[in-house]
Amino acid sequence: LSLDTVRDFLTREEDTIIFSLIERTRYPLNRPAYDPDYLGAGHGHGHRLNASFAELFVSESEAVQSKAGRYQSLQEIPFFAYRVPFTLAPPYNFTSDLYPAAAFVNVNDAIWSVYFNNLLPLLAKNGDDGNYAVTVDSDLACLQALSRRINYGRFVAEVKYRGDQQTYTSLIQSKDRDALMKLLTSEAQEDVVKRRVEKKAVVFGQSMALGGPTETGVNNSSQATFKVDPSVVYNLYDQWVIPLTKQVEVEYLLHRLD
Ligand SMILES: O=C(O)C(=O)C[C@]1(C(=O)O)C=C[C@@H](O)C=C1
Repeated sequence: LSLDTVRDFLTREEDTIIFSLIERTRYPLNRPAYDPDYLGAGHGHGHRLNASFAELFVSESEAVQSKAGRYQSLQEIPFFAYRVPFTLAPPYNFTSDLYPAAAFVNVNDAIWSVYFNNLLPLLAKNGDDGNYAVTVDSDLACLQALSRRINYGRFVAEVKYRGDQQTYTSLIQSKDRDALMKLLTSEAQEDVVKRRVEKKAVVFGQSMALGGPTETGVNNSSQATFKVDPSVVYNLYDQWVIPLTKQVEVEYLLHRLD
């Protein structure tokens, strides 16, 4: 584990996030899928009363994946906590680079709220075509990609801690959040990440025409329309993805000596 390898992981995860956002834009907003009243009171056996279709779909999907061992890997953290044991396959002996007492740190509740309240309205056009299952399935793909990226801050923090153990240890002991935040921040790196994801949204989300203006058929004109607005992706990283990743890093570090 090194700063280069964890940054490579974050870079690859950008592709997954952007492709999942592009997939979600295929469907209209489909508001009833998120409205707790749509299913009627008391629906959802074993779930919280008045859950939305999206909540039920995600928690049922995660239960299946939990059974299949998805959450045996520390890179994956479910949005709902279950008692569904891993039973579908023999266990794999995962090694972990995380400090066990800090590995639990995650901001999935914040990711859930940002995704549905802030991001989805920018992504999906108003409308209702009734395709709630595929719509919410594509929400789940977005949520999982965002969660993996943001909660990977634990691995980034571990690398940074090991790289400068003395300085981090004294800041952790004095519980100095602000100083930890400052120490782990690289504004130059954040700028690279934001400009790169915006560019990926341009490249991945444009229509391809054979015989277009360039040999690859990529449409470079300023008239080009994109499946997901590149500025939305830039702002997603600027306002939520990077700040939440840093929040994970700080929380992880605060538990690094437990
Ligand atoms: O690459 C790092 O050093 C990270 O900590 C990750 C990250 C990010 O979220 O992309 C977060 C904080 C830094 O300021 C720069 C980038």
